[in-house]
Amino acid sequence: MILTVTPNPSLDRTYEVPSLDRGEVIRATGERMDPGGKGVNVSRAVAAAGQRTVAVLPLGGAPGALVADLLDAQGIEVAPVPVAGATRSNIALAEADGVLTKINAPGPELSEAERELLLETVRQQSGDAAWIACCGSLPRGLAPSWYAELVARTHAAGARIALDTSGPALLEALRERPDVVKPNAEELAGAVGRPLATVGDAVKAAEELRAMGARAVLASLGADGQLLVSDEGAWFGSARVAAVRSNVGAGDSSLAGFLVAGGSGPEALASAVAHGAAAVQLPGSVMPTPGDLDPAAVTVTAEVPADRVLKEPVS
Ligand SMILES: Nc1ncnc2c1ncn2[C@@H]1O[C@H](COP(=O)(O)OP(=O)(O)OP(=O)(O)O)[C@@H](O)[C@H]1O
Ligand SMILES: O=P(O)(O)OC[C@@]1(O)O[C@H](CO)[C@@H](O)[C@@H]1O
Repeated sequence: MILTVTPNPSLDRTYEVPSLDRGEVIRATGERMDPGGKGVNVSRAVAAAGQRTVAVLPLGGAPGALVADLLDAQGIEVAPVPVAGATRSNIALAEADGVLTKINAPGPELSEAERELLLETVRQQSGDAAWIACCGSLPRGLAPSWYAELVARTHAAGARIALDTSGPALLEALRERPDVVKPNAEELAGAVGRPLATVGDAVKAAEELRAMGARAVLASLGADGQLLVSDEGAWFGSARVAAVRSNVGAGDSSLAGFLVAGGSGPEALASAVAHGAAAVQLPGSVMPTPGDLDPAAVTVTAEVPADRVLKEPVS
């Protein structure tokens, strides 16, 4: 079973608009609603892959009830933590030319009791979890050390941890030795405090995160592909993609693909790449099912192309 923890889930609302004209009334040509937050998406992708998952998340107010209904409709098992504040709504504005602008709300402030209940719920649910995926930003009320505490507690109970977060929350958690961390290029650059221009720069940054405590780093590099750096070595993976429809949740789909394939080594990286490539070809944050995957389009190599200039460098 793969348990996910999303401290700051969201109701994801996507509006399709012809173009973003500031100061104008923009008439949307389409809209959709998805249950969101990074761990929630990982659970949706794990379930789509046919494996058991439970999603732990605080839920509050009318948006929280809607997130619960949407997850129920998708058959996702949820261990909800009721909170007084309303779950946030995050907005994505998808323009006709493919550019996507996202507005992520801060979310409710969790009280001390809610914070403890969240940790306790994770403890209760983690009994038969092979992996615990802890994902996304922290809501107000949770200190940057919250993931570090969660990793320490769950490691003590014997589960493996996958962590996808950024900034101080990521840096603080590294000291507790998460089994895998999944930064995107921007988060990786932010963690080491310097720009990334080439795949080699990303490898060096991933090695630095390992030196800070991460056992393995699965770095997603957007259109450039993905990198896995662990004790066993370094691999680079990429896939051919016909047309990108939406990259929202592509990283979450990748992490799910990595975990459902065992969570280590080149085969898990290939699964991560296949899941990321399939996710970007689906609308909104729709998660791929096995029928959407195209393993033949994926290449994984131990000969990491260190000199390759990133299509999406981080300055
Ligand atoms: N434009 C693209 N073309 C081809 N593949 C892509 C593209 N964007 C993303 N992918 C695939 O999806 C994976 C994850 O994307 P990305 O690095 O953007 O994740 P992310 O920023 O964590 O996403 P999110 O936070 O929305 O889940 C990439 O490593 C790649 O395999
Ligand atoms: O604000 P956070 O927690 O960093 O990210 C939240 C979010 O952007 O991540 C998911 C895509 O990865 C979306 O479902 C959700 O809206």
